[in-house]
Amino acid sequence: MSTALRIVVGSDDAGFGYKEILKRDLEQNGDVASVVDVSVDADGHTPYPRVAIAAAELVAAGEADRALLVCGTGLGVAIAANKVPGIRAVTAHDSFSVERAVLSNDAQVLTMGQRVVGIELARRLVREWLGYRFDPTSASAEKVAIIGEYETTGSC
Ligand SMILES: O=C(CO)[C@H](O)COP(=O)(O)O
Repeated sequence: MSTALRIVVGSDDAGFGYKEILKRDLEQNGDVASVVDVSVDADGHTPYPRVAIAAAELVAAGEADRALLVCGTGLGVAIAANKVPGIRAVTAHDSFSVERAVLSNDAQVLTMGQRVVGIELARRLVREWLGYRFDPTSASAEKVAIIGEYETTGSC
């Protein structure tokens, strides 16, 4: 059995409904150790980059293992989270991409769009996502390391 994950969730107002449902699922999932919510409330209009960066900073600081972010498309929160050093955030709305996001890319942040994917598929994808762990001894690890090298040195 793999270690339970500390998850941070976040959304803007466009992703609020899905975030609430997915958060509830996470809180009931045995693969999850804790859930922290950095979202605005349903009527709050905090711009999505602020929520995404707050979540990504918790992951980068080692206070959470992964983040799940929801906005209208999943795209803006991914772009914003990727500005935080050390973060690899991806938008994924299909099973294979969710698997490879972890196993190939060691992405710590998964993002989804409430205006793009159905809620039952989103719930299933999050369940699947929780079951994957990156293997640091895999061939993919060397490729992921190149991203970090570029980020820290400016070349690779
Ligand atoms: O989807 C979003 C950003 O990618 C966000 O929820 C809505 O952004 P907007 O189209 O700029 O309002």
